[in-house]
Amino acid sequence: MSKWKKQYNYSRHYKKEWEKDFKWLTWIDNACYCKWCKCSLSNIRKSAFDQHEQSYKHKKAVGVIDSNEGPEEMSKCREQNSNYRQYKVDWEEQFKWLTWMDNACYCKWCKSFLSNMQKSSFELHEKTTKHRKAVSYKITGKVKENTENVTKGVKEFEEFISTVCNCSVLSVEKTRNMIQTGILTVSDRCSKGEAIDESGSNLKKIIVSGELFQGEVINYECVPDDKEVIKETLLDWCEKDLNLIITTGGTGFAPRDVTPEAVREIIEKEAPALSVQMITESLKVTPLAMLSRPVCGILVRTLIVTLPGSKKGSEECLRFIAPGIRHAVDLLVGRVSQVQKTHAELQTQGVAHHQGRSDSLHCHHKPLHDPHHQHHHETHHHIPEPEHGTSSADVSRICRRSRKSPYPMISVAEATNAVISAAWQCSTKRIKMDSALGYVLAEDIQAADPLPPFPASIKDGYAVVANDGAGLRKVSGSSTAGCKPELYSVVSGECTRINTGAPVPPGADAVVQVEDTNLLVEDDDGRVELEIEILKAPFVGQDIRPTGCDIAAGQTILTTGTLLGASEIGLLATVGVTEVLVVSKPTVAILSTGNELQDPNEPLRVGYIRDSNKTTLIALLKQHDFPVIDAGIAKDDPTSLLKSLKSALAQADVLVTTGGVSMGDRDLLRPVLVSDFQAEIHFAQVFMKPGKPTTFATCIYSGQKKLILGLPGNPVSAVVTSNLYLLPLCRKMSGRANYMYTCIRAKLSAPVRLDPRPEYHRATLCWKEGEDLPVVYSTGNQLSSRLLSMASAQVLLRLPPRTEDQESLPENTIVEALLLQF
Ligand SMILES: Nc1nc2c(c(=O)[nH]1)N[C@H]1C(S)=C(S)[C@@H](COP(=O)(O)OP(=O)(O)OC[C@H]3O[C@@H](n4cnc5c(N)ncnc54)[C@H](O)[C@@H]3O)O[C@H]1N2
Ligand code: MOO
Repeated sequence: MSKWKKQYNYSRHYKKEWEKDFKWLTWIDNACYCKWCKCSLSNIRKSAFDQHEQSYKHKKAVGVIDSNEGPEEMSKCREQNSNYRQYKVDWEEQFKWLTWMDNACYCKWCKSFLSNMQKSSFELHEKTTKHRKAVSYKITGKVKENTENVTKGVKEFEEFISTVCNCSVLSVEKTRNMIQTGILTVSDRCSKGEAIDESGSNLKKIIVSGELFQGEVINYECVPDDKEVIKETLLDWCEKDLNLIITTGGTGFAPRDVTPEAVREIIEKEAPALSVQMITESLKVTPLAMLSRPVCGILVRTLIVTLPGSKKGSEECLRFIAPGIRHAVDLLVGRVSQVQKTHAELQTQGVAHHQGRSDSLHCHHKPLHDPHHQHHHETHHHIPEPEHGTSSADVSRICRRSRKSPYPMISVAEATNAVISAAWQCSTKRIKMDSALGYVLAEDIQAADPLPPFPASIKDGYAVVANDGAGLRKVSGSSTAGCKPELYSVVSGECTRINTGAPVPPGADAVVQVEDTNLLVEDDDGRVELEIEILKAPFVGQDIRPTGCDIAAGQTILTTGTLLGASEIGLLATVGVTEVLVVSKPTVAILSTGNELQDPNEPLRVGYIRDSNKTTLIALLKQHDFPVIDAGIAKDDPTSLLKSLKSALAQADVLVTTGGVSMGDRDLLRPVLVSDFQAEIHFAQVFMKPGKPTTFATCIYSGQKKLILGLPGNPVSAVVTSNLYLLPLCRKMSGRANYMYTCIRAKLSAPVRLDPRPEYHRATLCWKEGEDLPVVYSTGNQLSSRLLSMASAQVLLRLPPRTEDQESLPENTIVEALLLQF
C-alpha cells in the first residue's frame, strides 16, 4: 500500500478511536470543547489542557456528572489526553495532508479549514474540486512552493488519489468546472450480485469520458429497489454536495419500482421539464417510453435525475438532457461567471447545432431558452437574492470567530488579475459629441468630405500663376477666408490678394507670401493695391494645401477603441460627426461602513469621526470622469449593512465599500455578502501595505452581475487601493485598452526603512537639474490612517518587503513609482 494510503487509513483509524474513547474533548465547528463542562478551549496545546483540567468549573462538572466515578474518570481522561497529545505529535510527523493551527484543522494542500475532524468531512474534503485542484496544481509544478512533501510524494499522492478517490489526478484546467456526479443503480438483482450492472457502469464511462459535460464520478453504488435505502443513499450523497445524482432503474410499472417515489420524497423542488425532455425524446425512439415515470428535482444544490434501468434507455435519456446539465449545475452552485458566460454565448451565438459535446446550451433541436434571452444584464434567471429585510448572516458567536483569516494572502498582481478578469465591457450607447470626452469610441469614424474642401492658401499673400515667374503683377481682386472659391479667377500677368485658409482662385497655382512682394502702384487714397512686384519666382503648388490634404474624403479618422480626448473630439467636429457610439462607463456606488462615522457637514458628536472615505472616493472617481453614486453610511450591524448594500447594488455596476473587512467582530461585509447575496469572495487578503484586508467579491443581484470592492476603512488604505484596483477596473469596463496605471523609475532622495509587507509609499516627485531620473520625497509618516501622507502625493513608490538581508533602501536607490495623476 502506498505511503499516502497508509497515512490516510492511519488517520481514519485514529480518529475513530479518538471519537470512541476520548471523553473529555469534542469538536464542534472548528472549536474544541470540553464535554464535561462545555467550555470552549481556545487551543489544544498541553498548557491549555492542563490549565482547564485544574479549573473549578471543570472539576465541578466532572463531580456533578458522577461524584464517584468523577475523579477516576478524570485520571483516565488525563491518560487519554496525553495519549492524544502523543498521537498528535506522531500524526503531524507522519501525516502530511492535514495540519493543525490554533484550534482548527486545515488541509496543507489547499489551505482549507476543516470544520471538524469526523471521517465524513475528511472524505468529503478530499473529493472537493478545490482540494484536488490544489493537489494537481502542485503536482503539475505550476506553483513553486515549499512543497517538500509534494516533490517527494508526487507518485505516491497520485496513487493515493486514484485509490482513495477512485479517480486519477486531474489537471487544473480539467478540475475547474467538473460536475461532481453520483451514479446510483437501483436494482434488486444487481445489488445481490445476480446480474451485472451494465447501465451504471456504462453511464459512468460516458461521464468520465467528458463526452457530454466535464464530469467526474464521485460516488457509484448499486442498491436494491427499497425506497428507504434509495432515500438514505441519495440524502447521504446530497450532504456531500454532489452536483448531480443520476439514478438508473426502478422507474417503471413493476411492483418494486419505487425510485421516483423515493426521489419525490426528498427533493425540495421538482424539475419537470427535464422529465418532459426525456419522455418526449424517448417516445420518438419507442412507444414503450410511455411506461416510464421519471422524476427530476433539486435538493439544496444537488440535481437528481432518474433514468430508466436499461443500458440503452438510460444512455439515451442522459444524452437527451445533457445539454441542460452544465447550466443547471452552474445555477445551483451559483457559479456566477459561468452562468454569465452561457448567457452571453446564448445572446451572441443564437442557436448553434449540437456537435459532439453537450456541455453547452446549444442543442440540436431548439434553444432551451428564448432566443431573445439577453446577456447578464437582462438575464431572467433567478439567482437567490435577499428578499427579506433581515440579514441571515450569523455574527453572534463572536468568541468562535475564526482567529486567522480563512482567506489566503495573495499578491497584488494576483489581486489585480482577479479584479480585471471579472470585469466586463459596458454596453454601447450613442451620445452627443459634446458629452463624449473621456469615453471610448465603439465605432470607426469616416470623413464624409475632404479637408480642406478646396485648395487653400497657407499664407497671407497673392495667388499667382507660377509660370509668370518673378516681376510685375496686376492685382485683380482678393480672396478672403469664407468667400466662394470661384469668385475670382486669375489669369497670366495678374494676381489675387489672398489670406491664410482662403480658397485659391481658379487659374492660380501658387501663393506668394506678402513678405516676398513689393507694392508698386496703389489708388489715390491708398485703399486698393493696383500693381505689385513678385520678388522671387514661385513654383507650382507653392504655399497651397490641395483639396483633402489634411483629411481625404472617406478616410477613417478615428477607430473603435480610441479614447476620446480633446483632439479626438475636435476631429469629430472637423468631420461633422456630432453623435458617436461609445462604450458606456460603469456606475460606481460608494458606501461607507462604521458606527463611528458621521456626515462631515454635521457638528462632530462625541465618539464619532467624520466620514472622509466617501468624499475622497467620490472625488477620485469624478476626477477620472466616472459616474458615481453616494450610497451613504451603513451601520455595523448585518441588517443595516444588508439594507445599504441592496440599495447600492440596485443602482450600480460596481460597489465600493470602505471599512468592515478586517478581523473585528464588527467586520461584517464578507459574512453579509456571502449569507445574503450568495456572493463569491475572490480574495480577502492582499500582501501589501496599506490595503491588506482588501476584499473582492462578485454576486448576481436582480439578475445582473455586480462587482464589489470591499476596501479597508483606513483612509489611506482606501484611496491607495482605489488607485490600484478600482480605477483600472473602471477603465477596463469603459473599454479602455490601457487600463492600468503608469509607472516610472525614480531615485530615492533619502534612505527608507522597509515594511514587512510590500509597501505603496506616498511621495512627491521632482526633476533636479543634472539628474537623469526624477527624485522622490517621502510624504512622511506613512500610517494608513494618516490621510495627510496622501494629500500632496504624486506617486506611490512600490517598495519591496523587508527581509533579513534588506531592512531598508539607501538614498539614491532607483525604485518604481506609480503615477497618481495619469
Ligand atoms: N486583528 C487584526 N486587526 C486588523 C488587521 C488584521 O490583519 N488583524 N488589519 C488592519 C489593517 S491592515 C487595516 S487596513 C484595518 C482595516 O480595517 P477595516 O477595513 O475593517 O476598517 P474599520 O475597522 O471599519 O476601520 C479602520 C479605521 O478606519 C476608520 N474609518 C473607517 N471608515 C472610515 C471613513 N469612512 N472615513 C474615515 N475613517 C474611516 C475607522 O474609524 C478605523 O479607525 O484593520 C486593521 N486591523
Ligand atoms: O493594510 Mo492596512 O491598509 O495597512 O492599514
